[in-house]
Amino acid sequence: MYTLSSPTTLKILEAKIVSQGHLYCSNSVKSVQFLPNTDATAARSGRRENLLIYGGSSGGVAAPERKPMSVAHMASSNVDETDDRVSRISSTIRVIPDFPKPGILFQDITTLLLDPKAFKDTIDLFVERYRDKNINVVAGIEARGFIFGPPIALAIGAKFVPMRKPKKLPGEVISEEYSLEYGTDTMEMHVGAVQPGERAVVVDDLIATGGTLNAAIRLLERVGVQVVECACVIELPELKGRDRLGNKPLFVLVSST
Ligand SMILES: O=P(O)(O)OC[C@H]1O[C@H](OP(=O)(O)OP(=O)(O)O)[C@H](O)[C@@H]1O
Ligand SMILES: Nc1ncnc2[nH]cnc12
Repeated sequence: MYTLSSPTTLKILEAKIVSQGHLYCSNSVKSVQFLPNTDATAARSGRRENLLIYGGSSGGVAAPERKPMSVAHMASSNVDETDDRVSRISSTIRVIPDFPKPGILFQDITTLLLDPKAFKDTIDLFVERYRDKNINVVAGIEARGFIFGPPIALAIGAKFVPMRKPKKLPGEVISEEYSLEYGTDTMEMHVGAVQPGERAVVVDDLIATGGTLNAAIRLLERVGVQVVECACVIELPELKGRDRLGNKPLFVLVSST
């Protein structure tokens, strides 16, 4: 269903500034042809600087020179764009400039969680996709994958396996290091949590550079698990995280361009 290479029709949301520096997307959604950023959209977004992303807990900043992102552009992808649930989910995601560092445009899913319908719709969309796929394992990535992963696992009858930051899991672990723009981080999983031959979906809130999901895939595959797909609420497609997933499919609900 995902057609990133031809993002023709995108859902454009009106964004409004509700307090200095904080931007909420409203529920007003228009289906329009995608246009590159214009002065008008830039002005509406209130943004001045290029979008940067931050590189996880080690605090690195991944920032190729990029055209500005308009916060008014939240594109649905992967899922049926006519599904009203997607536009509602998209509209609840708050975008905060300059967090946690100057230049970073933070996609904040905590505002999605404040809307029970949007939160439920998010879980339902993943459950609808995975319930008949014989999935044994939902692997959730710390920290925000711990919000979305467990309800999906319960609904499809799979076990939930936490993929954690270093020195958090009490039992014996296996680890995978992964690179950030500046520095590295490590992901850990309990030995014995999964068995060879099991089928897994890896869940996180967002894919940026793809380094985090790549590490999760490596961890699971090392112990013989088949990673069927990765699933995220949000993709930042300009960062080409998909390219780091090899041939693994990625299912996303909202693409932020
Ligand atoms: O695709 P990538 O470039 O690897 O980035 C995506 C990761 O970054 C964020 O987590 P973060 O590392 O900030 O940890 P947190 O959820 O604990 O804040 C996000 O929740 C993803 O896990
Ligand atoms: N821009 C961003 N917003 C939220 N989480 C992120 N993780 C990496 N980049 C991010």
